[in-house]
Amino acid sequence: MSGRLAGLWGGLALTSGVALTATSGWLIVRASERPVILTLLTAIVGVRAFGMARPFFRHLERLRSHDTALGDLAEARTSVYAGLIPLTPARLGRRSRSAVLTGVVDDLTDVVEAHVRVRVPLLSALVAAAFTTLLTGLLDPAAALVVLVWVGLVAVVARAGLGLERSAQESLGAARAEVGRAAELVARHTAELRAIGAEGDVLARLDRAHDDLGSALRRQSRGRALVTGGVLALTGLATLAMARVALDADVSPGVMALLVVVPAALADALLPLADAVRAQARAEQSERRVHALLDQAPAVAATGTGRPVSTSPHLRLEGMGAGWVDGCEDVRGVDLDLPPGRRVGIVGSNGSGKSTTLAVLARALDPQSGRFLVDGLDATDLDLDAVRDLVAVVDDKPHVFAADLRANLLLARPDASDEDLVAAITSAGLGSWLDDLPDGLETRLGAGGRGISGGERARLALARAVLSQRPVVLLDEPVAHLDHPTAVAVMSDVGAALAGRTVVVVSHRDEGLDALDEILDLTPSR
Ligand SMILES: Nc1ncnc2c1ncn2[C@@H]1O[C@H](COP(=O)(O)OP(=O)(O)OP(=O)(O)O)[C@@H](O)[C@H]1O
Repeated sequence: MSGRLAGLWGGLALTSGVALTATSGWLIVRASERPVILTLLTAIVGVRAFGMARPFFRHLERLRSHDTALGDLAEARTSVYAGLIPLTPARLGRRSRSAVLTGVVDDLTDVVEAHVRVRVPLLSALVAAAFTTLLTGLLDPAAALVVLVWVGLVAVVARAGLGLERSAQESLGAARAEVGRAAELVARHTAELRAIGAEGDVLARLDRAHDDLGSALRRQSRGRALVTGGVLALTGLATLAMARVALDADVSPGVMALLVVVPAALADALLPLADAVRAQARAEQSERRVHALLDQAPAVAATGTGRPVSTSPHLRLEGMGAGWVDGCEDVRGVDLDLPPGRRVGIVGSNGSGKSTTLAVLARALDPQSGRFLVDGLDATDLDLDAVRDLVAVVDDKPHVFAADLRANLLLARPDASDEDLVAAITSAGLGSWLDDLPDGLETRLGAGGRGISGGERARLALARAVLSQRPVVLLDEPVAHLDHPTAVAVMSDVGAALAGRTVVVVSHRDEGLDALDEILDLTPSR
């Protein structure tokens, strides 16, 4: 139903426009013959009525289009977000989640806008063309034939324009991405590129990317030019053909004028097809991208039963091997015993699989070999959400939302009281920071709010983990971006704040590791 009613209102608006032009043409020619004024009255009323009907129906079309677009957008976003949850994070690649979400939101907007930008003008044009064929057919069947042939040829031209726009869209996305990559490389790493003498190569790559983008844009413009130019040229030919038909027909000069202006009037309904063609091509491309993302199989099985999971679980990895791509293990043979309250550090060279191991413990990834056991049961036999609810994850770049401090903490436990929040902040080592905040828990953080240092950010994430009350806390490089004294202080706060919980810390740094019960080194043996 979406867009159909809007299309009908749009069609009636365009039909009123065609009728307005046609009756005006008739009226002008007839008036030039100076007839008795009464004979013109009906046409005068018609002109006024059609003149008023056109904006009225256009207004209804706009109201309906906006309702449809907003409703469809809300529905599409809800269902796509629901589809993304089982794919997060393992199937989103290495792009940041905000980049993935921004891309998905843009693509969905294109897809949903097509409901209004394609269907409404198309339906409106069809309604107006049907009316025009009927009107001219009543006056002269040959005139109706002219309209039919003309509209048919416009459809052929629009189809050809769509082909050009489609092929341009395919290369446009790739060309824009390449320009972005090359430009970022030049902008961010100028000094390094100069140092290794690769500046010229990268600038040449940027030039090539610009050339590719230029040629894709030119192809896209050809599509639009073909449709717009084609509609105008065909309208000119239709006007000539209509003039021929009108001269041959046995009709009054007023009707002749009416027939001749009909193509120009209906062209108003056909010209928006150029925009519709572009919107359609873009929506198809966006839809393909959304499907490519959503059609992936989740990286974790959600087949487990609702068997209860204890609140102080004993986790265990036995010969665990896992990877981000099916059939390809990034880490293998990991044995790790985590009885309640145990604290383990995971170290190892870059790419040795430390974060991959954390992903398995967080049930963001299932082992491809070996087992992940929770209280002696295979984790895949347990309810997915129940196992995930045991674990709090703190990554190396905790996000600070543009909201007040309270909201930034409540996302870890929405029903926490202010006393709980203050206790969590204090145990994470931010007590005196909180005392100095001008508006306490109401202080705005993030973009547009109070700045926050790397150490404060790491502690804020720790406060969230404390607040979550989850029995297992996984910290991925919690002090990666901090100086030595701050790293030592944060790690000692981690120890105090998470007392009694199972803690796994991935780190490249030595600070705080000596206080842990065990260190697991994943560096592959040569
Ligand atoms: N989200 C992801 N999607 C796809 N591949 C990933 C993802 N995360 C890690 N990998 C790949 O898995 C392999 C192991 O990476 P992982 O991040 O687990 O190692 P690491 O020991 O934590 O490395 P580092 O010390 O550099 O953080 C690498 O080849 C990496 O490219």
